[in-house]
Amino acid sequence: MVDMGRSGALPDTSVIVVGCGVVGLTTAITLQEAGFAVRIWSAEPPADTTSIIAGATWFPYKAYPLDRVLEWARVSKPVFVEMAADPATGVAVRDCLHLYRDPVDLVPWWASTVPDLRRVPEAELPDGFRDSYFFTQPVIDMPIYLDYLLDRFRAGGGEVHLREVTSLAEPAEAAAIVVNCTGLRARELAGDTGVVPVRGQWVRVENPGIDRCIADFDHPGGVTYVIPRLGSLLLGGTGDENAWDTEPDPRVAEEIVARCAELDPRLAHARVLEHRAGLRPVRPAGVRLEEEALPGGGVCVHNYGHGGAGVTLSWGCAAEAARLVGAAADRGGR
Ligand SMILES: Cc1cc2nc3c(=O)[nH]c(=O)nc-3n(C[C@H](O)[C@H](O)[C@H](O)COP(=O)(O)OP(=O)(O)OC[C@H]3O[C@@H](n4cnc5c(N)ncnc54)[C@H](O)[C@@H]3O)c2cc1C
Repeated sequence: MVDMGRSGALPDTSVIVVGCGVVGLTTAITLQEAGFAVRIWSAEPPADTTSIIAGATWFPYKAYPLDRVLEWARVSKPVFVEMAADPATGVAVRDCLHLYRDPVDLVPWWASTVPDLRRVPEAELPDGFRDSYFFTQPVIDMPIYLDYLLDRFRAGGGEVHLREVTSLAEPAEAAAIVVNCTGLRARELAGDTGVVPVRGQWVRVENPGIDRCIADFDHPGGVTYVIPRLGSLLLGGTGDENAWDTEPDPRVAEEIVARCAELDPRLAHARVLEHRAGLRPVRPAGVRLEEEALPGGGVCVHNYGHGGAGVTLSWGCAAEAARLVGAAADRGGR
């Protein structure tokens, strides 16, 4: 369990978390394990969220502001490393090689969260690459992981209600505190057009025997990555700003496979299992993690806008959201 830093008696305050993606489920579990009475209201089950499309490697990507992102990522990482001891969680710790076509910073901005970071000498890199970062990272197989989170929440007595929320005032009628984990759809629910889509597409293929993550950050066609899931391999990707289409594009899929085959020629003919595209909820002004007094008198803690790092930041942000909920509960909720 993540330390929320609260003191005093456990509260029995009722909380409704809106959203059942990785952020909502992780926040609900953190609150539940701190003693709150938590329900989830969500328009969709976990299997239909953006979260199930995440790669998902532990890595801070397209999330802001960088200093807080580092802290949230730092809190989350050991939670995932510990989960990797149990394959039922869908988490594994894997080697990861980031490749660059030009020299990069000796110490990247995220280096403090990756103590085993090292460089591979240029002579040992594939042709065309001049620099690299090599480290280990948790890799999360999202369909398995979201099931694990849902089971953990339900085993703790939590209930998930599938229902669309049209105003934060609705859950505020039914619970003392509301937590808004609606990702990109916070645009409508919180009236926040500052959270924008960055579309990502991948192709899932049979794994010809690759057990590490490889990413070419400088490919002219876009960031190109290979991520092992537990029984297959994801090939990506794209990062289309302000693109809303969640239908995979067959032409883009072909390009992705061709780019990944430059990293490992076996991928050119790997059997395709699935195509997916999803929208990263990017908020350039920063993840919204703050309390807001609702017009009708309720309290809402917002936790959305995690960009390309919602999994990576999930436990750190949940702990911070829980501290905000705890502070509101200590004041009497509303
Ligand atoms: C291709 C791709 C690759 C990615 N790779 C990675 C990666 O490697 N590592 C990483 O950390 N992240 C990655 N991400 C980013 C990650 O997927 C997101 O940051 C994360 O899923 C956001 O989670 P969330 O719970 O906030 O949102 P979502 O998963 O979108 O969940 C939102 C929830 O809110 C509910 N909801 C919304 N509106 C309402 C409403 N009005 N009423 C009721 N319920 C509502 C929805 O039904 C849903 O349950 C990737 C994303 C994509 C698309």
